[in-house]
Amino acid sequence: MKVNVSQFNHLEQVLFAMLRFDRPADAVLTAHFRQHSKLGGTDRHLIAETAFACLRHLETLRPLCGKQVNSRRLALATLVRIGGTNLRELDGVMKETEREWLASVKGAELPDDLSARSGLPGWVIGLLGEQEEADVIALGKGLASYAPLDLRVNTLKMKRDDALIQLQDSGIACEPTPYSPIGIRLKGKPALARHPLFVGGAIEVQDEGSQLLGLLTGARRGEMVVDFCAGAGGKTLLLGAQMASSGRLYAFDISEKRLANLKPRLARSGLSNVNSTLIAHENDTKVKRLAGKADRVLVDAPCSGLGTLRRNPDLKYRQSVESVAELNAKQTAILASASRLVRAGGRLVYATCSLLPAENQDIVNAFLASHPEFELLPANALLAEMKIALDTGDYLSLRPHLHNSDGFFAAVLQRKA
Ligand SMILES: C[S@@+](CC[C@H](N)C(=O)[O-])C[C@H]1O[C@@H](n2cnc3c(N)ncnc32)[C@H](O)[C@@H]1O
Repeated sequence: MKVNVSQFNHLEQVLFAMLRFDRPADAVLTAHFRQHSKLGGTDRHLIAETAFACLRHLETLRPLCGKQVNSRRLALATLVRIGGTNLRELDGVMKETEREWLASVKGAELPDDLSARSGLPGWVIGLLGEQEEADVIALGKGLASYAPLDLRVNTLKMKRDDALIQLQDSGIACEPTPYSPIGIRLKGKPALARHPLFVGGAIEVQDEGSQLLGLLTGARRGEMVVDFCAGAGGKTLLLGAQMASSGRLYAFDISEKRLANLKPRLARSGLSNVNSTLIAHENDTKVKRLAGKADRVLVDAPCSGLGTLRRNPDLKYRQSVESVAELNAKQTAILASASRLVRAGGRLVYATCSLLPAENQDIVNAFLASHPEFELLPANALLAEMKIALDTGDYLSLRPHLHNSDGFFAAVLQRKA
């Protein structure tokens, strides 16, 4: 597609700001579009798609820029190498002095370097632990791909088959998700905000992997369930529907803003069993009051989010070895505190959207070593009980290139009776 000078200038400015990595990339984009409100839909699409493609493939693109790695060169290299733009379409944008370099970019060999080949920076590869190079490359490619748009059907309001028919009748191409029995995968990215099923609370946007984490909690009618890190309530809503809006469901979080975002979603969902509670920290007295009372506790822990690189490619540069170590301390403390709520025989699910053993298995292993009153329930057996044909072993471990979901981890623990 032909790129004009104005589009390119905006793209360069956006990339320049994104590559500072001091704010989330989508916040940079939103602020830029707000400032330049006259930009049309085609311009916005080109700028957003190219800037995000650059962040996805930055490890591959950087070595192609030679000694001048800057937002201009990266924008040009992204357009040509990733976007398939040819040099004629860049007339007026490209300088004569750039022609020879840019002509070489399309077919240039990548350096024999795992970062360039996988698209993952060295610190991430280091923390992934012992892995075959081919596996790191396959994982990196999966994380640089585009995420489909998944929906969860609110079973309180509708059956999945009926939602599928209604969506298809309204011209939205979709199919059931392969693993989650309550998920729908859309073929494109249609706007849903005004769709009657969305407005009426029969569907919510939720990645299939995220649905599986919630389902592992096994919440049932009439139980007392705690969503310890509820945020804006993606999983709270699923748990509430699994409980058929009965019993009691506590949604805890330390972020008032996130809990506020749960409110309109709750109103749409029709749930009446949710008690959304702001806590100061994981040892808040509001938490302690429920000690030993919960049938199920979900800890969807704050994490690096590296499993969501398909949607947030900048996270691999906004997180670091140091930030992961800080998160590890939080994850350990939250899991220990949340575990106190679980009654004898009750279930505790620890989950993250991280791919790093340090945030996943290591946290769970350390917890089990210091909490002999808990035991691990194999996730594969629990999924089989739910007739979900997915076996990743004792832990649920999802990867974009294998399961076409974001990267997720979950461990199911049970307090011994
Ligand atoms: C991965 S997000 C949760 C996403 C949410 N469960 C969902 O499905 O939409 C992690 C959440 O943990 C919260 N959090 C961080 N520290 C916490 C703490 N000490 N106690 C409870 N929640 C905490 C964050 O505010 C954030 O909303």
